[in-house]
Amino acid sequence: MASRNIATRLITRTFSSSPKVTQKATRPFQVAIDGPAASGKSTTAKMVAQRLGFDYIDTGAFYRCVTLAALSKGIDPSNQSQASQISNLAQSSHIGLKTVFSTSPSSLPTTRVFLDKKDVSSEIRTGTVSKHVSAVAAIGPVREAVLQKVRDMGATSASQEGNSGRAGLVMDGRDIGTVVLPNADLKIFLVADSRVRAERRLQELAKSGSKEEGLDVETVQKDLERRDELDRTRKASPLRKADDAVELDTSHLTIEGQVDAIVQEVHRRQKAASSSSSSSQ
Ligand SMILES: Nc1ncnc2c1ncn2[C@@H]1O[C@H](COP(=O)(O)OP(=O)(O)O)[C@@H](O)[C@H]1O
Ligand SMILES: Nc1ccn([C@@H]2O[C@H](COP(=O)(O)OP(=O)(O)O)[C@@H](O)[C@H]2O)c(=O)n1
Repeated sequence: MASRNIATRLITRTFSSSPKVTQKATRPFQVAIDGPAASGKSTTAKMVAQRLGFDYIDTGAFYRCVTLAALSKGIDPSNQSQASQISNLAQSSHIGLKTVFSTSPSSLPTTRVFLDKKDVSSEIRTGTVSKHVSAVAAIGPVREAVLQKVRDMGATSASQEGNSGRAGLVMDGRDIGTVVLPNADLKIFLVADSRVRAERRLQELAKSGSKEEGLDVETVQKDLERRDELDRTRKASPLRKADDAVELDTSHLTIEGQVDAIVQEVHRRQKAASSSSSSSQ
């Protein structure tokens, strides 16, 4: 098992806004994966990262941590007058991710999530957090605070002093291709039929031993659709497919199939970039 520990650190390295070709030559390959809830983003992103030896950042975990922090303090995220308290929490919370990759390419890597050094990996996946997370993620200053943390983590992972200078980075969320990594080398927009997504999420919850009452496929489907609607219609960086993203419908694909498709596309683009840079020398 290879372990890559990424913690949020204040590193001021930013990706420059100079032309794309220059950026590609000087920074690790970036893959942005966006899409609606339970479309397969994190599973696919982790496996792509494992296959390619890239780092992985789950940005949804940040919004889930802020939501958990607010709920633990008795703050009601649906009450708009509490938005500034939640924004303060987003700024002051320390969020860390630790992804453990397997040496077997078919095994699923695991990501542990830490909020103020406490392992909250299971707590952030409960129905209560899922119910409130989109309201929290719609608060502009919360997004600014999370964006800063995510960029710091991305810069740490890409820097020499950070995570061993990995060959690349895979990030998943809702605004990766549009806001977080607008110059990503490959942008994927994963979609799947909402019934299929609900069945998969329900199965996942059952496997994880979730004891939540009254969970059936209709309830889960409604919750996913409600969250997607909130994510698509909010003012601050709504969920949308970036103009240059490739859409991939996972409804009838296997996990291996969608991972293979993305890995092949990364290889194709890396090859194209290296032949264009050698022909320009
Ligand atoms: N092609 C697929 N076939 C079957 N199950 C899948 C497929 N893609 C993803 N899943 C499963 O669907 C569930 C939701 O996927 P996940 O990666 O958590 O989605 P997201 O990160 O978009 O919310 C997980 O249990 C995952 O293993
Ligand atoms: N980059 C991101 C990632 C997540 N989010 C928010 O965080 C919520 C939880 O994200 P997630 O990726 O953990 O959710 P699932 O798709 O796993 O259900 C989403 O419904 C969005 O409201 C966001 O706004 N921007």
